Amino acid sequence: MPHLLDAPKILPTNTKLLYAEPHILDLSLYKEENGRSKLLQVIGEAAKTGFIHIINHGLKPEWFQTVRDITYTYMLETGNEQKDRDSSSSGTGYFEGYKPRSQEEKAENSLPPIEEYSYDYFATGKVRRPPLIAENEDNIHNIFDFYHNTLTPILLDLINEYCQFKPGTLADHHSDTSEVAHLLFYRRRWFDNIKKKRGSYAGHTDIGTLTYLYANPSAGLQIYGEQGWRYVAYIPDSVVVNAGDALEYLTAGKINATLHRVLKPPDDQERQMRTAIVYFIHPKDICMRDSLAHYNAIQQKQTESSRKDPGSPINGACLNRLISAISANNSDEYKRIVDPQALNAAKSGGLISGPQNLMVDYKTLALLQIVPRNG
Ligand SMILES: O=C(O)CCC(=O)C(=O)O
Ligand SMILES: [Fe+2]
Repeated sequence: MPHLLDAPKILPTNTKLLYAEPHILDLSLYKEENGRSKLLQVIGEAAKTGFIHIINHGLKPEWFQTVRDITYTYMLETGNEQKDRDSSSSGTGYFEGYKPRSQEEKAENSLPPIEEYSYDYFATGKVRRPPLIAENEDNIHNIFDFYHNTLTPILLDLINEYCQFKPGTLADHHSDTSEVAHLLFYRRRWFDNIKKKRGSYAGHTDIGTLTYLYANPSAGLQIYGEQGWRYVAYIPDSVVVNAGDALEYLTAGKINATLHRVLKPPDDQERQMRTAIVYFIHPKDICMRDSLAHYNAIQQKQTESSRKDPGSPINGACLNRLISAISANNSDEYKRIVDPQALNAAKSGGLISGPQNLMVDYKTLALLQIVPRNG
């Protein structure tokens, strides 16, 4: 076994932060009599923001520590040229490899502030992985096999029932999935380069069905809800689940995609390097394509109507995109234009008035101020 560095443990912050109310799904209830109705209730309470914390899942904290160690060791001990050779290349049919450096980074031999290794669940045995990762496949699969075999089927089953779909509907859409983990490494003081490409995770929704994140003591992840942006509570050893666009699409908005972003950690954690193990589930290809086409069409329509008529009505899906557009530059500008009541109305299917005097270009995710002409 190659030598693994110990990724330093990060102590929870002492800084007072505003947290989103967690919706806690206790997985030990799944097999219990009467447990199911409690779980369905939690799914319902979490439907507006699409995010839940899972506890009593049975995954061992050491397994995550090992994957953090693998990420940490790979990122710190692999030379830049080797990373280029390990880069994900198209044509293999798998989403596997180190996320390539930009031409500019190659020219100046620098690294992006946030580095990423993509681990494609289905590529195991099909592609050549860097030795450190290949030799730790069993360790990595302790977690990912559970996600694939147990967690996803349970969550799809519960959401299916919550939506009152014919039994097995969501499972059918996932008979053939694509599942990719991102092993993320936020280099020390990554936030100094927030304007750089891959210098931040500004507000966004993930494109797939469900995303799994392991509880991160490094405070920074925020979700958008009725009260605006709020930190995700740190519940040690929980798995944090985000809903993605494809789930919002498949459930016709009964479950909203989670708008989320990562901010600079508070002062008592800012010297730490942050790792994150993020696991994405996508539905089968045809369904993924439909979902992407659906949201592209929404964006296009909204771009046009916003051009013609700034302030024209928008619905919940557009609102999500609007908020991500505005937060993409990490400003809190949205506060001026989206009030909680409007957010609620839009999320429950109603139309609300778009921002007055502001035009949104959804294609470039830009927010343009219409300056009134004199005279
Ligand atoms: O680093 C994190 O905690 C979240 C990253 C994220 O949102 C993503 O990879 O899509
Ligand atoms: Fe994300």
